[in-house]
Amino acid sequence: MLLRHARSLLFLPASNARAIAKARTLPCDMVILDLEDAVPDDAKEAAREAAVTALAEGFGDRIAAVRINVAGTPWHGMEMVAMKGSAADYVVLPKVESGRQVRDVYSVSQKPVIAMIESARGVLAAVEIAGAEGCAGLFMGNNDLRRDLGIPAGAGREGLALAMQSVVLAARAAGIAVFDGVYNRLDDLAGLEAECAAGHALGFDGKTLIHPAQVAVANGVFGPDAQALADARRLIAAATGGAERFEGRMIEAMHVEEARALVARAEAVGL
Ligand SMILES: CC(C)(COP(=O)(O)OP(=O)(O)OC[C@H]1O[C@@H](n2cnc3c(N)ncnc32)[C@H](O)[C@@H]1OP(=O)(O)O)[C@@H](O)C(=O)NCCC(=O)NCCSC(=O)C[C@H](O)C(=O)O
Ligand SMILES: [Mg+2]
Repeated sequence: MLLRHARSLLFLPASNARAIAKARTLPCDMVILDLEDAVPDDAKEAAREAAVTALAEGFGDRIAAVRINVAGTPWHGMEMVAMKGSAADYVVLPKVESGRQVRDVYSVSQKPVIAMIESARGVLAAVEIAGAEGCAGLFMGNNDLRRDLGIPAGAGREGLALAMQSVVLAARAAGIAVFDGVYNRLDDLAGLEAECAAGHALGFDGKTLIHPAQVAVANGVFGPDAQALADARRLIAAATGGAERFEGRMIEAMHVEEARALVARAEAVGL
């Protein structure tokens, strides 16, 4: 599956064997084995080894990635080296604030990098980061970003809107994928659905997640729904070229391309 087609991107601590086993049973499009904030310092090395083993054992047709620790931590170097020889499809790099950080990880790990934008500096450098050699996608890191911006815990996402739109713009200008941040309230699936819909409307390709119960919600919102898919197929079949009337609205070549992209996404996710 192309990264851009992923709807549900599930984080789990690489130190949690039960979560690794569970992830292999879930309909998520991507798994991200975390070595950073979800893993305590005294478990980092064992988690790195567990991640490499889990990657070798595979995650079926799900995309598999590892979030490593940042440069300057005791684990960063070893993790980059471990990724080079691993079966990871991507390395996720947290707290990125420059294109150089992406290039450094790409040159050692030899894996395409997904950069997390989690600070004011990261947002302001998003264009440079997205355009860096080896950068395959961007994730919002909204927990850290909220704190860095001084937005109180529990506030809505209004204060993050400009940052999120800037990150989507940077990703699109570079032609790479971009994914919304995690939703912390584990038992509030209605709230998650509303946040997925808001992220979809901003242009995000999918949502990063933290719990199995969240997967179906993200798949539902970011997977094309049956009506949109049927509409796209009718549009493709009806189009003859140039501007024309289709079911009461004007369509042109770009609408046909958009409909084809939607059908390709649906096929990629097995709809
Ligand atoms: C948040 C959790 C710690 C909650 O754990 P818990 O209450 O134990 O979960 P459940 O009892 O409801 O679990 C039910 C079963 O599901 C499995 N499980 C739980 N979470 C996951 C998961 N993420 N992936 C796969 N499987 C999972 C449990 O093992 C149970 O199964 P079983 O054992 O067979 O009964 C926990 O959900 C969790 O650790 N989530 C992920 C946390 C994480 O990875 N955090 C890092 C990413 S967040 C981020 O990136 C923030 C960003 O940096 C920012 O700044 O915004
Ligand atoms: Mg973070």
